[in-house]
This record gives sequence, C-alpha cells and structure tokens, in this order.
Amino acid sequence: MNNKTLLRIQDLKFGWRENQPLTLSIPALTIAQGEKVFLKGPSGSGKSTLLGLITGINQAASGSIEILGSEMTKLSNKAKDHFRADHLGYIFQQFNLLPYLSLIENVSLPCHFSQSRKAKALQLSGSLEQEAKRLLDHLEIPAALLHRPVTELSIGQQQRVAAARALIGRPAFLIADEPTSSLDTDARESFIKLLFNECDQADISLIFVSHDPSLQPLFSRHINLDEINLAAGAHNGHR
Ligand SMILES: Nc1ncnc2c1ncn2[C@@H]1O[C@H](COP(=O)(O)OP(=O)(O)OP(=O)(O)O)[C@@H](O)[C@H]1O
Repeated sequence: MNNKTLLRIQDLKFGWRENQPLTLSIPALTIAQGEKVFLKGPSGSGKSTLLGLITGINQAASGSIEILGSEMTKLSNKAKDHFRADHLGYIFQQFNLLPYLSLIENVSLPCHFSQSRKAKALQLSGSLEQEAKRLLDHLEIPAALLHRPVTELSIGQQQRVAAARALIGRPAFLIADEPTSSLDTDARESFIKLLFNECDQADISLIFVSHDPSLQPLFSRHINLDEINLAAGAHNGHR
C-alpha cells in the first residue's frame, strides 16, 4: 500500500430535506490509495447516502469531497460523469446487469464510457473481449457460460460478472454496496478473496458496505459510520 490519498472528506454536510435534521455531518474522513475499507453502520445510518455523495449522485449541502486530488463538489455535471466513468467501479446490491447483453458485453460496458479504461483494458489483453474473458476467468465464471444470457446465471455468478464489470479497465476506486447480501457465508468469503486478488493486482482501492460482521476481519480498515457522523441518530432519535 502506498500513502497517496484517494479520498479526503472535510466538513461534509448533507440532508435529504430542508429544515429537517441532517443525515450526514462528517468533519473528516481520509482513505489512502490501496486501502480496503469495510464500511458499516445500522440500517438507515446513511451508508448509501455517503456512497451517493462520493460518487457524485447526491449533492452535498456544504463541505469538500476530494478524490485523487479533484474536488468533486466543484466539477460540472459533465466533468463529474467523466470522472466517474474513468476512476470509479461499482458493484450494486442488485448487480444491475443488462439482460439483453451477453456476459462479455456486460463486462465491457464501462470501456464504452471511458477512453482511459478502454485503453488500459486493450493494453492488458489486446481486445475488450479478451480482457472481459480474463477477468471472468479469474472470478471463476466457467467459459461455457460466456455466451448465455445473464438471466440464466445464478445469483453468485451474476455477482461475479458485476465485479468483473466494475474492475475492467482498472479504475482507481471500487465501491461495493452490500454485494454479498444474497450469498451464504462460504460464498461471501470466496467472492471477497477473488475481489481482493484483482484489487491487489491492479492497485484498486475498495470501499465495501456490509451488514455482515463476519466479513470485517478480512479488511485492512473498518469504519463505523455512526462513529464519524455527528448527525448519527438524528432520524431515529438515538441521540
Ligand atoms: N431518496 C431519499 N429521499 C429521502 N430520504 C432518503 C432517501 N434515501 C435515503 N433517505 C433517508 O436517509 C437516511 C439514510 O439512508 P441510507 O439509505 O443512506 O442508509 P443505509 O445506511 O444505506 O441503510 P441500509 O443499511 O438499510 O441500506 C434514512 O433515514 C433514509 O430514510
């Protein structure tokens, strides 16, 4: 791991509605490049809201979110779209695979929105198809499935395809929002180990949101959102 800063948040405030208590008030959070962060917190504590702020989907009321030295809150919508496409990979809880595309096409998709990710994928494997195949192979998807519709895959297989899609073109930063919630414990651990392998090879940093405390020891850093969020409990009266 190196010491370059991947993410620096300062004095971040966000509320869903005016004149209502804030959902998030985070004085400071810094994540270094290469870190693998386990982000936890009770249901409704604001984990997805924070990810939405980091990815630029939600707009902060005030404060600073710097990723790789770029201040997200100052970028135009177009510049933010570009930044996201180039530097961020996502794995969602529902995977969001496109049913009318093949596995290879689903995995290659981010390279159609980012020239830099396309260039990296081509440099690694010569073609997008080959790089998609390489990642799917590393994530233990049998070759026989590559041309099947994604709707015929098991949940665990869909999840690994979603991971390959997030990893293609080696973005700096991978965000995974409860990607293992529909798997059993063994499958969760083996998925995370495959994911870590790819992240290590490509020096990709990871923020992984989960409710499952048994996964926590696998990660190099743990963040409890309630401990860094001054607005914690404002919605449900805990504080
Ligand atoms: N689109 C929205 N509009 C208004 N309020 C919202 C919206 N999304 C979330 N909230 C509120 O913001 C708070 C934080 O929600 P969020 O989804 O970020 O929590 P979470 O920690 O990700 O929860 P979970 O673990 O259950 O997924 C909750 O009180 C929720 O009701």
